[in-house]
Amino acid sequence: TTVVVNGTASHNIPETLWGLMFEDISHSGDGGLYGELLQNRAFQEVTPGTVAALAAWTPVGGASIAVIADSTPLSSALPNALQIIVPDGVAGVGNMGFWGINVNASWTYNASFFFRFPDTLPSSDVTATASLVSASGGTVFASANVSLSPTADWTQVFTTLTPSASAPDTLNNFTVTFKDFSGTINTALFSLFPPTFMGQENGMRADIAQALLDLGPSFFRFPGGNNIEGNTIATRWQWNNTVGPLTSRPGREGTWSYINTDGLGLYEYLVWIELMGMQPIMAIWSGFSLGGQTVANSPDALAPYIEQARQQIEFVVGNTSTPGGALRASLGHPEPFTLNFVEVGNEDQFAPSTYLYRWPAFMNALQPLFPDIRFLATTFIFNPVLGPTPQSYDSHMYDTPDWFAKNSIMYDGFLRNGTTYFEGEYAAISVNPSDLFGTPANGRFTFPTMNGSVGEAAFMMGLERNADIVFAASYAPLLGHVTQNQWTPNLLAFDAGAVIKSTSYYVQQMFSLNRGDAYLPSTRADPSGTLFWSVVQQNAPPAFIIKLANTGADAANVTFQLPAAVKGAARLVQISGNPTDSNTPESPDKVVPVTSSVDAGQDMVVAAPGFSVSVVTVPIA
Ligand SMILES: [NH3+][C@H]1C[C@H](O)[C@@H](O)[C@@H]1CO
Repeated sequence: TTVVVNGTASHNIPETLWGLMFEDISHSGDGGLYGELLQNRAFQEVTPGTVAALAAWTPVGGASIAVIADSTPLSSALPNALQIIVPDGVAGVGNMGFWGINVNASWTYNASFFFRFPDTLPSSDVTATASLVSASGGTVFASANVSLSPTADWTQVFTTLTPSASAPDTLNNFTVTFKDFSGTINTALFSLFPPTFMGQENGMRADIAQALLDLGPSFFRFPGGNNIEGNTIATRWQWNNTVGPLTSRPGREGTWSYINTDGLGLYEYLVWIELMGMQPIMAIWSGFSLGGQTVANSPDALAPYIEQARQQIEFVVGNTSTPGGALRASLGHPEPFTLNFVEVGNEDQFAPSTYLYRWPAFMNALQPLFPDIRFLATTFIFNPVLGPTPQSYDSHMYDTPDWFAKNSIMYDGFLRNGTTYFEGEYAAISVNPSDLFGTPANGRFTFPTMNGSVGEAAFMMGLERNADIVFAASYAPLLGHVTQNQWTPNLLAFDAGAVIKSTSYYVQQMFSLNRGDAYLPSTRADPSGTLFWSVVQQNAPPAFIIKLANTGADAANVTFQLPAAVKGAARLVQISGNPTDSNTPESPDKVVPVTSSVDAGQDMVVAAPGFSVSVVTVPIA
């Protein structure tokens, strides 16, 4: 195969083209990216007196524990407490973390909890011991004492823990025990944090954040996805419940079957997005919840939700003379955050008839107030026909590897009428086109596979070719706990101790780190074929960047006739494997990219193994 590469660029590559989509699904927030290591740390949204309320907590040394609605609640947002009846001897309570706790001797952990003595006050200070112990109890990796004054008023205590050794596995617990006290003590809002990414307060787990930073992402779509919608209107994501002190955050029933602490809140997201060099694509709730509850088509019904969305945007970009801007400044960020894109809802193609009035209600109220923000519609393109006409749409595609290869041409025929597109969610998820969202036994991927990743690469080349109208694209879902998940495959899998980079993660990285500045048209690939390519020009240092995907089993050589003289050596990054290969917890590095140097030639021959993606950077003379 010979590809003739045009020397005149058809369009620039938008700086936002490759980025991240995030929502709290499969514990990607609580138990994943968010740094808190304790599960059910504040007994949010649980029913006192039930076993479920005690999730992740166990008594130690014969104590008896129960979640109660304290007669003197810690706060209106956190009304529940963990009551511990402590017998003689060493006893207290333990937390298993999010199915494990990573005990690392090089880390200093920050631990804290609230306490009060509800009945008889002790006659003197009580010593509590915070520890990191093996789940078997046999090994104490770290412990520190804190002194509890005899008070009936809620008081927070803090300590640090520095393990004497790293644990051999993550089967470890955090415990708080008493050795010279017996009686009743109420506790609330526990917390155990490892060092966070770039030291952000109430921030992110460093290894996951680093893996995301290593993708070189340009944007971060959040907070959903389904998880912004809520199962009901009452349990929708509400920005104002996610900012300020943790004692003001009630948490909510997320749409992915677990309670969200909202410790990862709007301010934490925005600060972290800035630390990561990304920009937000922020969603506002648009009046529809997944259980079907929809805000009625009347100005009075819609007004409170439009106002809440307005306040959410004002919190992000308002100057400090506005309430939102003043609140943001009080939290430590007086400067407005960057906000160029706001998405109105999520997947409202499932509620098109009401989006017909919800979209204009939000747009007509908000666009005039925030003229520099581009609002994205979340329905199918021009279906329904919305007014005012959306400037941008967010399209989601989940399908087979073959579908993605064949549909690399998806945007080729779109009108160039000023409308731009965000491919906000896409992934090859199954080999079974008649049961895409089925079980692994029926073709669903548990982890991304090589043939899925190559299909995605072919599709992504179509996005580069159409990047004059496609301004952003992100694989979804981004993160998933290895065992506690509601969706697979995910770009990254993780558990309490490990992050597993998938074959699709590497493909995302190969594109994002080699995005180039301008697209060079070239001979068209056969969409029903097995070879797919793109060529971009990089300005600094000057180079042609060739991307080549081989979705077939047979190796192939492709000659690229480049439009200018080249020099020296070319850098080849190549990932290839068997079509069903995945990186898994058992074999996390089964398929990884290999970087090598090849001779540069103006007729550049790229040798593509079966099921491979290659990126060749050829320096321009
Ligand atoms: N159903 C998918 C589409 C929705 O937007 C996401 O929450 C889900 C997983 O990425």
